[in-house]
Amino acid sequence: METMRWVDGRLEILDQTLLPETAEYIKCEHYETVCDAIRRLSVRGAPAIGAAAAYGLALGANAVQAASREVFITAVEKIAGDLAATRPTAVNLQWALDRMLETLRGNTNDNINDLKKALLEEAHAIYREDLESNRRMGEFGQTLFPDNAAVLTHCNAGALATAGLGTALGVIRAAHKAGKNVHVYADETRPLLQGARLTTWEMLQENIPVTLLTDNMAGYLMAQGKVDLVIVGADRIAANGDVANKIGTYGVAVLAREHNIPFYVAAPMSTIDFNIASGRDIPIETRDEQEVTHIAGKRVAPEGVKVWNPAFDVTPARLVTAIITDRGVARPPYIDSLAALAGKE
Ligand SMILES: CSC[C@@H](O)[C@@H](O)C(=O)COP(=O)(O)O
Repeated sequence: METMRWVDGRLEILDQTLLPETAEYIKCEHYETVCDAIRRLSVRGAPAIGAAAAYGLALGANAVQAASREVFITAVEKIAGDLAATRPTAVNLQWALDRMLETLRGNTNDNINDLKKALLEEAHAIYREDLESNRRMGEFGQTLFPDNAAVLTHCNAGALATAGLGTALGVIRAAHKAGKNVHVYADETRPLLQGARLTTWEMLQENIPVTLLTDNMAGYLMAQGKVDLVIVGADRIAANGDVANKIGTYGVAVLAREHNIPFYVAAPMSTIDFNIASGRDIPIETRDEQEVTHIAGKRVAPEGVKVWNPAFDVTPARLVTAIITDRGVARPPYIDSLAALAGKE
């Protein structure tokens, strides 16, 4: 099932808020619908948000009526600003929009229709390349798995969060495909249950053995010796290797260190933000209180209670065993290994 698809001049987004019960596509005729879909997590996961924003920009650009190239570029820049403002943490969003704008500015053609076509081509390229990047991460990452691997993961870093196979789940898929005996433990991932709803769904569809647990059970599972390794995705990785990912990831990393379990992060190079020195500078999204006070639309906490709802946390680089990228596996010190993979030495 595709996370998103371009059909007859519009973008269709699989509404992940309805999964696993219902598989329904949102038909986006206007870029504002894409903004809304990103904000409400109909499309979510760092690489998928980037691709959706790229298509959103192409969609918005198609509707622009401009008398000159300059006026067109100014209008497209405004749309890019609106798309970028939808979610602050996943750097892939800004990365994809920057790439689209660079394509536009670098194209010297004065014909507006040709510029619109070039933007759509670039969005297709971003989507296609993500699938290829997942494949490469899978190849690199699966070599780190033992033949029998009980793997804990948090949130959903799967096909639904990307253009295809997934980052963390892409590595798990590759290990399974390579004939390794993989068993996945999926944290449910409160408050929005991406693990319970999406990760388990993806694994069941492919007959990869999976067991669901609530987030507060991970420590006891590890204490019983039932986890061989942890693998998660990332929304933004600072130049020093600090990793922002779904809230709760930091706790899992601390538990993994206590139990001497390797903690791996799988992410494409587009998730690494070399402009940010450490995790302290990563903007962390705070979301609506209702996500905590309610479960599946039903209130579970008393009216009027104060709520704290950060959507992500930061795992310090010292707790990360290795970062699996689409260019290879980075080991500490990440300030050097990540720069080397990016060719920045
Ligand atoms: C390949 S996805 C990596 C991350 O984006 C994922 O782990 C995550 O935290 C997603 O958060 P979400 O709020 O569901 O967009």
